Amino acid sequence: MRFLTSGESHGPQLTGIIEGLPSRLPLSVEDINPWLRKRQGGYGRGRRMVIETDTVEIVSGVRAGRTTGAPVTLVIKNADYRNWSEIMDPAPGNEPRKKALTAARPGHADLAGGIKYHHKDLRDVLERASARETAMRVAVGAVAHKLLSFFGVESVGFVAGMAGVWSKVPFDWELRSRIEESPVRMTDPEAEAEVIRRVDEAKARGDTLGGIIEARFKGLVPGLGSQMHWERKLDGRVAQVALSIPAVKGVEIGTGFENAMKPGSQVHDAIYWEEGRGYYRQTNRAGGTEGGMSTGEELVVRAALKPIATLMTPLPTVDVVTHQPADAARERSDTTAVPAASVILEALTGIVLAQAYLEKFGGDTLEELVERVERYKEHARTY
Ligand SMILES: Cc1cc2nc3c(=O)[nH]c(=O)nc-3n(C[C@H](O)[C@H](O)[C@H](O)COP(=O)(O)O)c2cc1C
Ligand SMILES: C=C(O[C@@H]1CC(C(=O)O)=C[C@@H](OP(=O)(O)O)[C@H]1O)C(=O)O
Repeated sequence: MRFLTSGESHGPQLTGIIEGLPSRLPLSVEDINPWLRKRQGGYGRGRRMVIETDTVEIVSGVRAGRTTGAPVTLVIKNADYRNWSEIMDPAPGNEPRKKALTAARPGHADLAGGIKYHHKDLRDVLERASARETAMRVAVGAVAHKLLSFFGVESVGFVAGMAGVWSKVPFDWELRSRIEESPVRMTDPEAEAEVIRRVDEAKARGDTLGGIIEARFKGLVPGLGSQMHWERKLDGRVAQVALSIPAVKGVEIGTGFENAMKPGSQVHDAIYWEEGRGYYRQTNRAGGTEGGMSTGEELVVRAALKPIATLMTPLPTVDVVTHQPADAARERSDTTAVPAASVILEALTGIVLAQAYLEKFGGDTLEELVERVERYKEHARTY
């Protein structure tokens, strides 16, 4: 399964084309829209999320609620386009356009992208660097998650800590509805209240905030990915999609960083076997992968987001047209997007896992796939 996304942040629409899905997968917009709603939520977002009510259209590859095996095309319209149609118009002329951006923002893609693609209106860089693109990737992720649900895989995405405040309530699958209801997707109500206070404070100062997000998956078969080929290693692929989320600068599988400072005897997860259950661990410090493959234990991925780059109290920069010192550009912006990023991490990790299932089990139809997965689960139990 592969996919491509296109679309500018303030252009008419985002488009995604997914190729390689099996036929007969039940799929409707109702499988995707709740993910888009979740991604739009979260305390600390800017006014853009009030303008948009992201909903998807399925324009190919699905008939009567099931995939046909043809490429699936998804479309999300940008409601904000009505305010930008002149600025974003592909027709020549009208230069320099309104809202041209020349004071490169430290921490955003502006300067490197401007040099690389030789744009002096840095809007031509930011329109694609913008995390708006993740709306379509989350839609693709929702489709991947629909497929995973047929293999018995469940998942969650939440915020472990943000704005300098750690959640003190350890994650439990029972807390999933609490996370969904929390405006900051945290398990801990006290931490949540403190985070909200700090976000308000940061916004008033013209500052921004980051945090640590986590995604977990249970019900995975062991052996997804491969130790044989570096590019198929599951942990490597998960890390790649995590780092592809704008503003993510660190990734951890399990308690990866903590493990690095301890002796092996206190890190590796002892192996047990039980009739009917098969192999299992009592601890999961490895976070669900060994040798680039799933172990069958929970996959636990953490990622660190830097604070949002656009500051309303701007840092010094240089104007790329005049080369004079300037205050960095101030665009309408989020104070923080950490809760949204946790939804994105969950969605995108789902894409990697769906790809790994499809690679391992193949098949043109959903039924073929499910049958092969079930047979393999039996093999893993009795091996
Ligand atoms: C959901 C989400 C929303 C974001 N919103 C903003 C924003 O409003 N303003 C901004 O400057 N950066 C925002 N970012 C981060 C930038 O897109 C990102 O920092 C930029 O593209 C540069 O890429 P890098 O941080 O990965 O180096 C957001 C990121 C995410 C995940
Ligand atoms: C549009 C989204 O996020 C945007 C990501 C973003 C950035 O620089 O990454 C900047 C802001 O764009 P705007 O200036 O249009 O408000 C965010 O709103 C979204 O998440 O759908």
